Amino acid sequence: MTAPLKLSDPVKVDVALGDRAYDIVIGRGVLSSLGERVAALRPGVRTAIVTDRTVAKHWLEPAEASLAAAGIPTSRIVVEEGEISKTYAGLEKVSEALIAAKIERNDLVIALGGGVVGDLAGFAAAILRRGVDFVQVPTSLLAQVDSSVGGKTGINSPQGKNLLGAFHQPVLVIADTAVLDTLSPRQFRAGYAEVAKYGVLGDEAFFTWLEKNHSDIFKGGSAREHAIATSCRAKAGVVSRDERETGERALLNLGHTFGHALEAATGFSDRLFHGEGVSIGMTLAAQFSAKLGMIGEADAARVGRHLIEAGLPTRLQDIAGFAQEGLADADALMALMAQDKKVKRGKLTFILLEAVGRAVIAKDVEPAPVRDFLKEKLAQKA
Ligand SMILES: NC(=O)c1ccc[n+]([C@@H]2O[C@H](COP(=O)([O-])OP(=O)(O)OC[C@H]3O[C@@H](n4cnc5c(N)ncnc54)[C@H](O)[C@@H]3O)[C@@H](O)[C@H]2O)c1
Ligand SMILES: O=C(O)C(=O)C[C@@H](O)[C@H](O)[C@H](O)COP(=O)(O)O
Ligand SMILES: [Zn+2]
Repeated sequence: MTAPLKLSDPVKVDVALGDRAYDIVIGRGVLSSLGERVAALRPGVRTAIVTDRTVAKHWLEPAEASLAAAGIPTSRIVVEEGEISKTYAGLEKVSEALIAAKIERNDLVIALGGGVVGDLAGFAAAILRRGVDFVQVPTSLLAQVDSSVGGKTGINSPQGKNLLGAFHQPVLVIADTAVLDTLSPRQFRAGYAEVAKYGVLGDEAFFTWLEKNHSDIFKGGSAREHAIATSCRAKAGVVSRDERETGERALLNLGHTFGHALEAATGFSDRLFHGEGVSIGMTLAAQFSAKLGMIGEADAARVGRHLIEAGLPTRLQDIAGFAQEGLADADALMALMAQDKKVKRGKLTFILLEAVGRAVIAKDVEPAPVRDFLKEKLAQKA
């Protein structure tokens, strides 16, 4: 872990992928440099910005102004906010609009928004005319620390999260930390779960720093930039070593086997945002690791304690509407987890913990102890 940045230093993190390498540019105000950076990267290019209604209200005009100042023609495609757009219908809308805008093979798609817009626009770019380049301009904390980096793009199926997609790396990521000032507190907290994930899975020193400094990240300032840059460096390192998740990259899925099943069980609705699912999933993964004797109870509890301190849900009972609408039973959750992309020959793979800061990939996990564990958790009092 490196020392916190000064407030005004934009920082560049390199995603070292050979001829598909790209920069992540992080800093307050860097959105205004979008046009000049795109012009330098792709002289003469035309662009289409894909965004959602809420982000458009706050940040579309500044993005368009920056492109216009650099002489770059652009058009806009605005989708509904939330997972409702990360669907077949959302993909059709964006793809048809890109075709109507005559975005050519050498043009650029710009994803301006959170993880939903990034995953959706990135996937549309991956399949449009068999592949058009795209730029990520992440506007949520989650997107700045995670979804804009690494090239996983896609949409959900009603049967599971991100079940259709492609690996398609962006050519540039512009993460303006000032745009997070308009993000709702609940969405900011949800994104924080993915920040904490990097500490839990591979960097105990970062986790300790988060325990002491997390409230400053929520306030803004240099701690926020430091947390985003540290997270991006961690992800860039993993992605550059294992772009297509044949090994190590699966560690980034910590908390997601449970989390994605919970998102599907709540219909990809506002009852549970992705980051909230990851927070509960990460806590469950720590507790399940303790149950298997892989990590001490105290270390497992440390993970959940920090997420609670950050205001995140950590229990199934914390999911909105749990008491009124309930949740799927253990068998239904097991069926949803069977759609996880880490499943091999029908066997579950989990990311489990040996210590805070040391996650491991556990293959061939027997279903019975997982089902029993879920039954136990579902039966807990609210
Ligand atoms: N591709 C990957 O590697 C990866 C990684 C993590 C998550 N994801 C995916 O990302 C999605 C979650 O991303 P998310 O949490 O950003 O959700 P999101 O894109 O739905 O954004 C969250 C909400 O915040 C609003 N918003 C975004 N930026 C804003 C801003 N600056 N000001 C005001 N409002 C703003 C959006 O309109 C939306 O309502 C999930 O679908 C998840 O599966 C993908
Ligand atoms: O980049 C990755 O790899 C991740 O696993 C990051 C996750 O935070 C992210 O939610 C990702 O979309 C999940 O991937 P999936 O392959 O399980 O859909
Ligand atoms: Zn995630």
